[in-house]
Amino acid sequence: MKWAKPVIQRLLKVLMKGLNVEEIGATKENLLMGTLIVNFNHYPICPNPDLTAGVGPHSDASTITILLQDDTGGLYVRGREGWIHVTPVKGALIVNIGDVLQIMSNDHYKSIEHRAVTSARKHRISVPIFVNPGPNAVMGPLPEALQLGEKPIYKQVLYSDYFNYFFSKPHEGKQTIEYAKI
Ligand SMILES: O=C(O)CCC(=O)C(=O)O
Ligand SMILES: [Fe+2]
Repeated sequence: MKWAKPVIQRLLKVLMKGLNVEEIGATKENLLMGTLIVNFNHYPICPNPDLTAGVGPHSDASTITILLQDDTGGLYVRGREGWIHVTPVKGALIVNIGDVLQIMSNDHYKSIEHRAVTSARKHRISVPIFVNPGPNAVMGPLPEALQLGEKPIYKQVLYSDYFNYFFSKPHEGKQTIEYAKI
């Protein structure tokens, strides 16, 4: 995680600048990236990928997710006109916006719906780092994101409540974010 932290800090700095947040102090840093979780996903070779779930459509319950994938392919993101395959690029990382950033930005940033399928040809490994709020963090639209008198779309929610709700049911697209709406 030593290499990842400065990369995450730089990405969040740029994303926060887009919301008129010039400085990420200790409180905001805990809110944006207080918990870093690394997962290791293995998708075994599957004789009939069409009959296999893989990872169903969802957006992540993170601020951002940084994902390393191997050269097998199988990750799709939801585009305006359907699913778009994220073709593996050697050495490249995928950066996904998660629900937390959508909530904190009051919809100025949108979390990306995605899914992953298995392959009949090769097994696949992906390693996401979920950049999540810290324990006990309460998230809601940032005051800076509401500067022009915009109405908040989301309420203040204890992140652990959101997280527990997220994992209490199977993935079903971007439904989870409704939980935080006013
Ligand atoms: O395997 C992938 O590329 C995506 C996995 C994923 O969406 C997740 O773990 O949340
Ligand atoms: Fe995901």
